[in-house]
Amino acid sequence: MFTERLWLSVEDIWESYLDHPFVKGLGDGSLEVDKFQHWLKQDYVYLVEYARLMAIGAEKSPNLETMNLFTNILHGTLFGEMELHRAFSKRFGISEETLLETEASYENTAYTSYMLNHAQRGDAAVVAACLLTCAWSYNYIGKHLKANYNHDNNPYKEWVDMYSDEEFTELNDMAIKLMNDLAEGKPERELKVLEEIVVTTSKYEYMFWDMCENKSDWKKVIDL
Ligand SMILES: Cc1ncc(C[n+]2csc(CCO)c2C)c(N)n1
Repeated sequence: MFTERLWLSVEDIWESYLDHPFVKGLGDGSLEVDKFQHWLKQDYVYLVEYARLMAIGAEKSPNLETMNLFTNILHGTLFGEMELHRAFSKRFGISEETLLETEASYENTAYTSYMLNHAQRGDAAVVAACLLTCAWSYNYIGKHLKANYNHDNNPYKEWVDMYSDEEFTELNDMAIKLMNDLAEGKPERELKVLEEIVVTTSKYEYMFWDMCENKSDWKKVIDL
């Protein structure tokens, strides 16, 4: 299967997530609240752009089954994942208006623009390649944190629970199926392009963790 080949090219990058201080902090509960709040806000506006990606995928779908997969993941993002953000934000005293007013950091915009640019120019397989790393790598991280840390007194327990749970794993399986279905029968030249997208989005994921660890935003670049 195509995703087995993809795994070999991203494995090292993904392993490095597990050593990232932000990810480890989520696992052992030591992550500073302000860094987590930064993630919540930046990720909320990230997910709005990410949702557009799947809408583009639905529009480019060659058949009804593919359209169903794209829209299921779209629904899961808007009403499952973003619900977690809203619940956490409530707990940390951030209103939904504040979430939505968040100015995307340049790293955030670079990542979403990269995906949307490819998605708009490419076919449904390209869209699937753009969204694969997000769903798959969070499930990978969630399962690792669930298995390797004790979460009894962890304020981020729900984070770990959600990204490792069955419902989320099902969404991830859909994204993997989508990629494999759409890659079937493609010539090597096109598979290479899909692979490059998955490797690049994997690097962007690392950058996103770093961005949250450093609480990077435009204010740090130019504060006017
Ligand atoms: C930067 C960033 N990357 C990946 C995810 C995780 N994620 C995004 S969409 C999706 C599919 C189902 O909602 C998943 C798992 C995130 N939240 N933020």
